[in-house]
Amino acid sequence: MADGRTFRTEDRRKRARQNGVVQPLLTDLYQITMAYAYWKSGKINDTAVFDLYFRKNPFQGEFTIFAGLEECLKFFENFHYSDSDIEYLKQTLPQTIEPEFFVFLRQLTVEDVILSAIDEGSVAFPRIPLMRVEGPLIIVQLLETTMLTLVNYASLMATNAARYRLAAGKHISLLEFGLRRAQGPDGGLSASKYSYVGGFDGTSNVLAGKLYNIPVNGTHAHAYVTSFSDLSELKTKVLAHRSTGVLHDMLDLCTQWREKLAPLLSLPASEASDGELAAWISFAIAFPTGFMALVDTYDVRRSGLLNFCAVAMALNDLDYRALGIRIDSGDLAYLSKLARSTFEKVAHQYNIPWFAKLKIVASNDINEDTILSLNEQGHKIDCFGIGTHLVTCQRQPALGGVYKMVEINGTPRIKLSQDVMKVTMPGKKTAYRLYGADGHALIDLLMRSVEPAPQVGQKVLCRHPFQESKRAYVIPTHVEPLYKVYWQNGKVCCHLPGLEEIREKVRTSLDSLRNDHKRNLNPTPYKFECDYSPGCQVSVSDNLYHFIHELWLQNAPIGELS
Ligand SMILES: Nc1ncnc2c1ncn2[C@@H]1O[C@H](COP(=O)(O)OP(=O)(O)OP(=O)(O)O)[C@@H](O)[C@H]1O
Ligand SMILES: O=P(O)(O)OC[C@H]1O[C@H](OP(=O)(O)OP(=O)(O)O)[C@H](O)[C@@H]1O
Ligand SMILES: O=C(O)c1cccnc1
Ligand SMILES: [Mg+2]
Repeated sequence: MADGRTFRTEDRRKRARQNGVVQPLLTDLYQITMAYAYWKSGKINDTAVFDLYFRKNPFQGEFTIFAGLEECLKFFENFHYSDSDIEYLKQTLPQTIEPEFFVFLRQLTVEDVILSAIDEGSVAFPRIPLMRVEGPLIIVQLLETTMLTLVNYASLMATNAARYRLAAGKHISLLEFGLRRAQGPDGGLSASKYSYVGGFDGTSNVLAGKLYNIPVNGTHAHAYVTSFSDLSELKTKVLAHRSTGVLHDMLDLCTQWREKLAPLLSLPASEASDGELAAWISFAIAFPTGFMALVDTYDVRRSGLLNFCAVAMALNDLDYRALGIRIDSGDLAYLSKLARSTFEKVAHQYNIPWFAKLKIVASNDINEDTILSLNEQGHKIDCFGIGTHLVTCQRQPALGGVYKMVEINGTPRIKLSQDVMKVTMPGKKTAYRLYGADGHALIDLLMRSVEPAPQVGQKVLCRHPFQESKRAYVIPTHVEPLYKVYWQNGKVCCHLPGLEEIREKVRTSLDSLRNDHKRNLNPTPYKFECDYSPGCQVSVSDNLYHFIHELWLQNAPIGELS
């Protein structure tokens, strides 16, 4: 915004390199400890299937956006233990570890792993795996923590951003300003990337702009205004007319305009700050095509708006159009309306219609609820700049994605728990999104991989996984297979969308959901109309239902009463 356009790096197609901290040692020690014990106990040729899924949607919502797939694939592409990794592990693990294990680790690759996933940017729901990872047990176990760290925050952040987008509506600009408040440098970069994926229009984070080819944007800080105390401090006062090139004295023009505008706005020119005016004259000379002013350093009404209009009118005399203002404190609804009516007054008085449409950016601890409240009050804001609450995901700081074994050597495994939410869905599965008569997504159905896909127009029995009486028939108008194989034979084997495509996927995927699933307060759970117990909204096929229950009975010991 500083010079009136959005900046982009030249090569839009270039795929960003992965952050250097993502490497096989970015894991929990227990993965490597288990790898040794698997190796030692002769499980080197065992194969396993793991599901990566979450159990509950974040932010008290009823949807999640899946993100982080591309980063997982980059991790796969580069996966290897370096000599120094091996050296470190030799020093760190117990001395009893046999040296051949380190030889084994050194040559370990993900060549034999198959990764199936839903599309990045797609809406996702509890218990439907986001990814299925199959391959040699030792390697697929070693992938757990890194994959979870790549998916959990990415999906949480993309979901948070998508929620802000839903709250703000399609026509408001959203800028991510969170780097200074993010969970460290890497958190800040991920926040910028995934807020763009979730529907933000840009970031103030310059490195994120460079690395991910995201539009970068911004205004200026209060420090720029407070660095000037008086008009006498101005060292550069002249600006060339945009079309004639003739030099004009901006200081003269701006002070004249301030005197002229004060009565129109019913304000005494003497109350407006000279330091603020000096700051903006200098900023306008530096950025004549991108003049944007932070108007709340002293007093939005009595100083900021008057000084801004004076500089904007002086620029207009020289054939430049100012961009607008940012408000960073006070009542944002009231102040935005005041600013808009001020611009309209000037536009009308001097017959310059564009002046009425100057951009109003608002910032200051904004969150989803603030936006919804501002919507209710009516506001005239064109753009929200959002930092702290967006990047820290203040309303829910973590997505509880987990990675669970569901099959070993072709045999399904089930993890039992008193809490049905924690019982795993055994075996290799697939899932389909079934669409209803109104064209919206109706239900995600989890099935065994060996089952035939549901067919359009044919009745499918969808069941609650644990309660026999809860079931319903669905006649889908469209059946969408949710998984694609993204990694096989040691390489990415499916079209990998760029960031823009993923962002578009978020939009279309959310559009396919009914509005009641997306509302902020008490959204309707995404499931068919029978009251599932909370947290157990997954639907399974009849075949998978019986499969789960047989395994459950096989694995649950029969208690003895005494
Ligand atoms: N009209 C409004 N409706 C709802 N919330 C608002 C409205 N205007 C501002 N807010 C929010 O209210 C909070 C006001 O913050 P705070 O109490 O710190 O006041 P402030 O204006 O920032 O004060 P200061 O001048 O000290 O910076 C912010 O979180 C802001 O986003
Ligand atoms: O409010 P956020 O959503 O985190 O957005 C980023 C904030 O960062 C900047 O100021 P900073 O907070 O550093 O200082 P200030 O608000 O005290 O002026 C900016 O003016 C915003 O207020
Ligand atoms: O460009 C801005 O206005 C900006 C950037 C970061 C934080 N706050 C504001
Ligand atoms: Mg602040």
